Amino acid sequence: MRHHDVIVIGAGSGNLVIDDAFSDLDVAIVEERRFGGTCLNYGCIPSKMLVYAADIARTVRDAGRYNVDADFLRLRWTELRDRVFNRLDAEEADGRAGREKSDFVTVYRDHARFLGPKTLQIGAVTVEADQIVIAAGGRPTVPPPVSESKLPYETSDTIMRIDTPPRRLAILGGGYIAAELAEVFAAAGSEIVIVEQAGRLLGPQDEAVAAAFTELAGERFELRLGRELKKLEGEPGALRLVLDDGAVVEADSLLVVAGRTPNSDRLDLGKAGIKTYDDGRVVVDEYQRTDADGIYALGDICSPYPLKHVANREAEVVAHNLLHPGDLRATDHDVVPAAVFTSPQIASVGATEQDCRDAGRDYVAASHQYADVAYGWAMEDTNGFCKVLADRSTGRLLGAHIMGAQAATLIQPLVVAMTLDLDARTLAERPYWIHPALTEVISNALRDLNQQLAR
Ligand SMILES: Cc1cc2nc3c(=O)[nH]c(=O)nc-3n(C[C@H](O)[C@H](O)[C@H](O)COP(=O)(O)OP(=O)(O)OC[C@H]3O[C@@H](n4cnc5c(N)ncnc54)[C@H](O)[C@@H]3O)c2cc1C
Ligand SMILES: NC(=O)c1ccc[n+]([C@@H]2O[C@H](COP(=O)([O-])OP(=O)(O)OC[C@H]3O[C@@H](n4cnc5c(N)ncnc54)[C@H](O)[C@@H]3O)[C@@H](O)[C@H]2O)c1
Repeated sequence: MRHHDVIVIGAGSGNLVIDDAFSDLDVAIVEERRFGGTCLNYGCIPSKMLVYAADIARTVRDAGRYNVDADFLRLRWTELRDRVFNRLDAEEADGRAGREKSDFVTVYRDHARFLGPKTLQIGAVTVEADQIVIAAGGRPTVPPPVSESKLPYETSDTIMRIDTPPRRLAILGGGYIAAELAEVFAAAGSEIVIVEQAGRLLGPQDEAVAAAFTELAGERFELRLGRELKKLEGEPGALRLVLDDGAVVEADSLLVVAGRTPNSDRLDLGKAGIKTYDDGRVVVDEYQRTDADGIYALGDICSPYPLKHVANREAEVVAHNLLHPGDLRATDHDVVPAAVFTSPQIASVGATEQDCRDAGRDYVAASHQYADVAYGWAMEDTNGFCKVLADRSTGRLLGAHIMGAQAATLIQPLVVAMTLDLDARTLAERPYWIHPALTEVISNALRDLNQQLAR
């Protein structure tokens, strides 16, 4: 039986574990689909490249607002898609070739599953390793009314590569992926209808953000909120979504974005004594160790935060721990930001106002509008805002939430402050904030917050 020192299952963030520090070891990486995993091939990167083009289309459409004459003709979908995926497919091929050429890494291009604590079946071969990293990610969740219908549907794995945007696209689920891809396909000319079981889109966001975003989305998309899909019927190209109130939504295509399922159920983890939570995530401790000796996990298969920057951080921690078993490093999940690349963008870090209220915290909250800072005037912004939350007695920042242009970038000073434990007053008063940059919306929100803290 072939023996390796380390085997990594999954070449998404798992691929980042291996670098030259492992060159004295015999390392293997197993990937059944594409190198780069979800982010490069079906996730963050293609969706952002497509959203960027959708934003340009929107800017042209809205140009009149800035006294600029411009006619929006159309978004050339096929060319856009090919530009995006020609680049990403080349990145994937380069990444894989780089590993295949390596003299200390063996690449297996097949499905891995456990046969025992340190033994894997990879396609037709059986291998063993001293240390194993499970970085097998997740896949789109497909609710039973869709899977049982036997009718065709799209997921985030497939829709970004389609040949023609549908005339009318039904989207099941109103979370991150729905919000971003609705933007893309609306710009490509599709009519969008979103079916979401909760009462608003992006439900886990701060309540003010979710409410404002839902209202804006409702002006552009048809929303069926608080509704579940009971049955999917019709025929390919003419689907009928029967909802729990009896209403029928007709669409030529259905995009299922109702969350993701960890791939733990496809690994025979029980044979290695590795436990999972009820939601399928692998149980790990703060060092990313599973219950089984020498077996680590990272990324979407185990993380409470299914985000690429978190998976990458966990990969760094695992790489260190594989090489330094006597000096383990813990993963810090204390201050994890996230952004939704919609129009307007959304970004958040820390507690929401509903979290603070539900936890019975003594907190203060302040919001500042883009429309009330000079750069917001330049942008003629009418709906952007930044909301900050702090502990009333210490002034410690508890959370920050931004909806508006460049939110994903604007949030970063707040992330840094929270990570380094700077209080709201220090952050507002010590650094200079460039005038009249959009960051003034942050400094002003902090000043509003400090006025409340002073009361
Ligand atoms: C549409 C979309 C947009 C997203 N946008 C963002 C974003 O903007 N920002 C952000 O932070 N996050 C985003 N995410 C989330 C992000 O993509 C994931 O958090 C991240 O890619 C997880 O990395 P991972 O390595 O854990 O898993 P993955 O990247 O999924 O890698 C797992 C790999 O393991 C392989 N594999 C699985 N099982 C086996 C097996 N048994 N044998 C062999 N190989 C196996 C898979 O083929 C896969 O390549 C997005 C996700 C989606 C779907
Ligand atoms: N910009 C980013 O960082 C980014 C972008 C896309 C995805 N992601 C990651 O990928 C993960 C998965 O994204 P997602 O959009 O699939 O999940 P999500 O958890 O964000 O949203 C899923 C939505 O589907 C709804 N839903 C579930 N089952 C349903 C049903 N049967 N009928 C109607 N609605 C239903 C849920 O209420 C929820 O609102 C996210 O949690 C996020 O971590 C991140």
